[in-house]
Amino acid sequence: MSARNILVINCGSSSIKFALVNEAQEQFPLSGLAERLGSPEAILHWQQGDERDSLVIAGADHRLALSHLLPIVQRVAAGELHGIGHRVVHGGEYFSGASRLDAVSLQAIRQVAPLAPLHNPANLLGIEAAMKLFPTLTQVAVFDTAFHQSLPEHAYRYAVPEALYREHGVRRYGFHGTSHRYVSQKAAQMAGLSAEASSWLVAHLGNGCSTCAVENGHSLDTSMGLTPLEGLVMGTRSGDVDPNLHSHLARTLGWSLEQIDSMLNKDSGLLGLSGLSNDMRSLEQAREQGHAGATLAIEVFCYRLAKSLAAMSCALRRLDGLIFTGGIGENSALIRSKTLEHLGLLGFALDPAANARCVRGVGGPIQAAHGPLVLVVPTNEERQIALDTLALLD
Ligand SMILES: Nc1ncnc2c1ncn2[C@@H]1O[C@H](COP(=O)(O)OP(=O)(O)O)[C@@H](O)[C@H]1O
Ligand SMILES: CC(=O)OP(=O)(O)O
Ligand SMILES: [Mg+2]
Repeated sequence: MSARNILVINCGSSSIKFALVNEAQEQFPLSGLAERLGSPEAILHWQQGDERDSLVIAGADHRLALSHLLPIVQRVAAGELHGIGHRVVHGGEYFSGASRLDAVSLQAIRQVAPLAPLHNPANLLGIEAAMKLFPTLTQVAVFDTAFHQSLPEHAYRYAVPEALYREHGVRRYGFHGTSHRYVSQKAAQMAGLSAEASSWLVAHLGNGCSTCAVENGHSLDTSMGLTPLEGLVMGTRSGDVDPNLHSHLARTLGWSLEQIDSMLNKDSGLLGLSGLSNDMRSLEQAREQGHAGATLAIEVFCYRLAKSLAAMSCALRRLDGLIFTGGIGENSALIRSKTLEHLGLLGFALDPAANARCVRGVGGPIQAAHGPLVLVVPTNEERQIALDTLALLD
């Protein structure tokens, strides 16, 4: 049998990423991104081999973007598509692994949508559009939450009245599980250990950011909670704040729940602190030029990240190493170095030359000779989703 192609669709809150993954090729034959959806700047970019193309889709929503993007996939992979894997952010307590999409699993995804209002409705649009265009193909959902279903109860329960958990599912779920799982397996390979007998701290630092404690292939704790807002400072998300902030803002400024929600999810994080940008590249440049907001945003980001990693270490009985991944984790020597400066008590130390070398897709060890292992591991959520989809096809 020739190598199979899987289409991977990741419908985010304001973007759609897609990739055609061939099981025998490291490079994706086709990949692309529709971004700034819902705005006049909406645009679709894609890359086939070395050729790049783009299409202005001003004002397009998810549905319209999919109607442009799926025919491109059809042209490239006509008749050679074996299945479709969808990233679904929230699977609640229903899914501890990937699942074939059918009436039952779709119902469960709809049911937990209120827990991820920015993500699950978009995921469902992608699924419905793909089912319409490719009705005969097997479609699979791969959940961000699934890997974290192994958390022990003392890590996933909030200290609130237990009826809120029993009757309304109020607990910590965790996200980015596909990435935490992928990079911890890769790290074990790189270190010559088996994934089933190794322990890792993971920092996934993209637009959304989270940490995770992985022992013997299982997630034991993670920084995100009921929703992807808990935990670290992110591009536009605040991460942890005092839960009384909500009532304080409502009482003193008369803000509505929608205003507070939107402020914490879209106007906070690196963007809110710096007053400049949610993009770490821009902040690093501005910091170089002495921008006070950018400097502070980077300090807070790294300190909070270090605190979270130290907290995650409570979940582990042994530590084989620390993993940096995601756009920031894979590219920013500055963030890695500033974060580890706060973790000296755990023994962490970097080799500056190795740290500077591991950027733009180059992974490897970056620790100083005397310190515990620190690895930069490029993540590949698309490949992991394709692998999970293939596993269900088999
Ligand atoms: N060379 C770089 N230096 C610092 N940050 C970078 C670099 N390249 C990308 N990033 C940052 O990575 C983040 C995006 O991460 P990414 O993993 O691509 O996001 P997503 O969660 O959307 O997949 C942005 O903050 C971006 O600025
Ligand atoms: C769950 C989550 O935060 O996803 P992303 O990083 O893609 O925003
Ligand atoms: Mg990414």
